[in-house]
Amino acid sequence: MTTPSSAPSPSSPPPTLEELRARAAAERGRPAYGHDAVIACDRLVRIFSTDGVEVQALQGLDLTVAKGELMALVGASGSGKSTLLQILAGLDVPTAGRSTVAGNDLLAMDAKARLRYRREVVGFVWQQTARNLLPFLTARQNVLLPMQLAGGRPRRERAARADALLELLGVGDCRDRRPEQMSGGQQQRVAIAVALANEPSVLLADEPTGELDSETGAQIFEAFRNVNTELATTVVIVTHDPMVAGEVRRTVAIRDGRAASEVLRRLATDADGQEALEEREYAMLDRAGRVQLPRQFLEALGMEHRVGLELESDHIGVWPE
Ligand SMILES: Nc1ncnc2c1ncn2[C@@H]1O[C@H](COP(=O)(O)OP(=O)(O)OP(=O)(O)O)[C@@H](O)[C@H]1O
Repeated sequence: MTTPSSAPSPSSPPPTLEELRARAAAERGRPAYGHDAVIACDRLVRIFSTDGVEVQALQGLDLTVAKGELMALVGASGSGKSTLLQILAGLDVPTAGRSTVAGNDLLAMDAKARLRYRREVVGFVWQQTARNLLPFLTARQNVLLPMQLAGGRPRRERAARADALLELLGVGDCRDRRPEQMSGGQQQRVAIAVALANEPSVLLADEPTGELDSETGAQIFEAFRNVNTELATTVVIVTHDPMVAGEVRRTVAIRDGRAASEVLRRLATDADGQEALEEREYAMLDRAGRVQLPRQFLEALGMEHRVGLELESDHIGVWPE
């Protein structure tokens, strides 16, 4: 096996005081992690304790989402997707770590700030169509309600906004219908309009197409995309649906309570001038320099416990012991 050239040699001298000072100064001048992101999660931990048994749903998750992104979170059942979304929605509080959404510190909000956050900073769409809307109100009244609760907008402006949102979501014709008088797809569109009522910085959706057939699901996804383009709202969708995941520019896979890998897609032009969607999978590199290698890669080369590393001019080699 080759000796890793990147590892510090045991005989290298300890840094001088001057070097340590220079390092500290460089650290101080560096902007905070995720400073330019609308969502920043930094080593987020959520531990549930039930009947003396602890479950670590999030195990030091790092994630940043830029303003105006439309992205999907995917992962096996129990990987921590919903836990993360509940925290971002202000419905649950992390055990440790840091998380900010549109400048709001999710670990430091008091009850009043949390209520304002849930009403005005984030919009949320649940999987269960029935959970998103009040059954005794019409579509229009459902969209008006969050604006009435938040206060601030004059009545006429609220009404105009409700109608404009229902039109944007393609359900203007349903405005005087109650949920039971609408299809599942129409209800989810109205739910998106409700979630957008107070112009949230971030729209979160947990399996929003889970109860719909694939065609209706595709239409709902189109609605999210439309909202993202027309209103520049940042959208984060948790989904099992591979079709939905394939339609966004960025898909982050959560594994064992951490962001493990990410797929980025972009339009690229080939040598013949043809545009095609280029897709590439990346492993996540956390702030401490840790990378989670795909299980199948490790199994293929029988890697366990230790690997050798080698720094090349344009890549790092990882070698079995
Ligand atoms: N309120 C809770 N009390 C105890 N354990 C919980 C609670 N909520 C979630 N968990 C546990 O935390 C882990 C992550 O759950 P979570 O619902 O976030 O996963 P998920 O990726 O959204 O799964 P699914 O795709 O099935 O919804 C699971 O082991 C789950 O059992």
